[in-house]
Amino acid sequence: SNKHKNQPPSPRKLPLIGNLHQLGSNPHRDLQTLTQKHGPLVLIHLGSVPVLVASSAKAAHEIMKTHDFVFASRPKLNITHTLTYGSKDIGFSPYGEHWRQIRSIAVVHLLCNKRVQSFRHVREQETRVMMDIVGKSCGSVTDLGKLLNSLTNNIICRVALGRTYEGEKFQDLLIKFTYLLGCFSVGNYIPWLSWVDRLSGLEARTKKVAEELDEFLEGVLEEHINKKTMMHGDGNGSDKGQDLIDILLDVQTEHTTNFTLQRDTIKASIMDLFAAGTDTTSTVMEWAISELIRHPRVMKTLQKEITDIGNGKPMITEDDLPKMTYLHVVLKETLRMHTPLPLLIYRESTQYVKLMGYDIPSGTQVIINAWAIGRDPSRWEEPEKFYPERFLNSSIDYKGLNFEFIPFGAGRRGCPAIQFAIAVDELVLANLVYKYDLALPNKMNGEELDMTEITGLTLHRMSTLQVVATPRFK
Ligand code: HEM
Repeated sequence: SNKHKNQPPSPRKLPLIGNLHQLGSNPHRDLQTLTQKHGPLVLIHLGSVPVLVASSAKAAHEIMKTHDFVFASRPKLNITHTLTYGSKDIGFSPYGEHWRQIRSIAVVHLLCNKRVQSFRHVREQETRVMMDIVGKSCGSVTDLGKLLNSLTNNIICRVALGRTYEGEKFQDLLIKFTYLLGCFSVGNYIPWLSWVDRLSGLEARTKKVAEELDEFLEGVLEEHINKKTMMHGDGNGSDKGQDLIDILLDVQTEHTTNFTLQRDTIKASIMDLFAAGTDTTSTVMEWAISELIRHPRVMKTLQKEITDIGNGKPMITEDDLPKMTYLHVVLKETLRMHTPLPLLIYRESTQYVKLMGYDIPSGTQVIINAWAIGRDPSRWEEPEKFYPERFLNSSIDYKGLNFEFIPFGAGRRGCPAIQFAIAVDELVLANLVYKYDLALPNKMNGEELDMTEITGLTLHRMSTLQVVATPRFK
């Protein structure tokens, strides 16, 4: 029946594997190459599964705005399904009542402006701790990439679970969890080859990590329930000092809607914050510092702005950030060039739709190549150049209204935590460049910095960024 349909152009595919052989370790780049040949809407086949790839602002607008409702679901993928209690979380759950309810709880109770503000002290304390570590290592080589990742992790741990778990088994589990989320499961795309996932041990490893994480989260939940009973008796305490688990437990007992927040949903949603929030937030800072080191002019302009506003204070605080126009555009330019989730999170259509003249059947998986859209030469002048000034005097923002710049996605499934992420990224970047001059080890020049990227769960540097810091003030 497909013969009578107007399908988007497709590159030639091989039997059984479809176009899988055309995707390497950086699929956003390979898909960009296909787009350059076939156009902004391409239908590829990952094994036996047809996948629509959108790579222009117009195509993204059609999918995430005009037909947002049709494309608001997520495909069921084996690894994420196992790790999220059968897709009971926010990010990977299919479109429907369950997703609507938990997303609304997250937006209203966990990630709203007021809540993000209430965790300001956590961000400032953890930033101070990291600045001290950098300070102590001045003159010698520091693994800044690793420090930024553990800083973000600590912030999310404290905000979500109430404390950090450095050096404990949970950290090791998180590393495995994040790694698995970035793994490719053959069974998703070539179902009759599912045995490969079993034989390679991927299936067993995923189940083991899911079980161990569950055991850990059960312990954390019990601790919170006991604390709540001891402190308030009736379970209705004040808002002060609450972490996100406390808040979810309150929502569970309040019964303000018909929706019952089950234990598995609480655990899945908490793990979502780690999955969606840690590597994304830290990789942006690592790329930003890499670009600043490669572009001394930009670094100098940024340091001048921050130094003028900091005016000799020991630390930049969140009150200073709104005034830092140049910092904002440096972050935007980093998100454009180093989009942390270059292909966003896969979507799936829930009904037939006509898209830019093509027939798209229900159940089609959709990839939006936000990375390629951010480098589209028809939208951006010299797109391969790191040039933050392009955003000065421009209204283009990442909030999901400008489809040529969608690092956080857009529409119903767009990232609900933009404010959370930006609050961390701005504060840490501002303090790092305010307090330290950052150089590469062995007196290497900025241009010599290896910028090779690798895609796992996020698009990150192949080798973590190593720097030598020097204090700017005595
Ligand atoms: C710079 C940091 C971040 C970037 C670039 C980012 C980007 C994204 C993107 C591209 C999506 C998918 C959007 C779509 O399908 O249209 C997403 C979804 C999501 N993000 Fe973020 N994110 C970041 C930080 C965070 C943080 C810190 C959290 C939580 C603490 C978070 C929580 C979520 C959740 C729960 C979803 C799923 C939304 C849904 O499916 O309804 N993100 N994010």
